[in-house]
Amino acid sequence: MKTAVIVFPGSNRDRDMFRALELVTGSRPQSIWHADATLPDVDLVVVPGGFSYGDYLRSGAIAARSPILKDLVAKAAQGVTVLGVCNGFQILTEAGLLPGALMRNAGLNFVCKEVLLETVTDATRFSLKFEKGQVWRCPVAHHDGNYFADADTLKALEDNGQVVFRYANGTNPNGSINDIAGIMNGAGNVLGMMPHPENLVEPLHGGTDGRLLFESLLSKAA
Ligand SMILES: NC(=O)CC[C@H](N)C(=O)O
Repeated sequence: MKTAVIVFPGSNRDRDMFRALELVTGSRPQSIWHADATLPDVDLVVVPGGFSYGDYLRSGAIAARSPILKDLVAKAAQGVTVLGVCNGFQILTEAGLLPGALMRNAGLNFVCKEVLLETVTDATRFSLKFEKGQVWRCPVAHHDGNYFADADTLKALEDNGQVVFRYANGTNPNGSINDIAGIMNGAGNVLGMMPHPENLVEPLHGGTDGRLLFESLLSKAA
């Protein structure tokens, strides 16, 4: 599986993502600078976590106007798989690739801890290696992770099976509506999530729960 990771000024989880992708796919991802005009021909494009542009204006708002986003929107429309994690999720919502918004955490604090996620559906390319309803550990680290969407958008997301990951067992760290931790677009090729699966992929991390997400994408691409 060929992969690429977009790097913005202020990205800081790009290297974690390179490591996770290389570990699971066996080949090195391409690093794409945000000012580039075009993405390479790959199976998966990842928008990683971090503090692009220092989170000025709104988290992800300035990065969503980067030159590379034009081609990301075009590639997403062609069906290329796109994964946005944390700041990446914020960038994808700001770019209009995913509905809703990530507001300031309900507790107004930065949260850095481990939560439990429920895989709501295994009928997606991002989750097919999980069992439906599987509860797994995943770290979070953000201050703007409070997912919100208006009532109609929320109903559509829930009815269409676009809510892929939910905070489980009362571990919602940020006040997200309906405990939403990760959603995908209607076509099913773009997913954004606040938790960091790339930070739980090898025993030295203290667990490997996050691998299933990358293994899902690998088996889909095979
Ligand atoms: N780890 C991250 O990607 C942080 C995301 C974002 N800058 C926030 O704090 O909300």
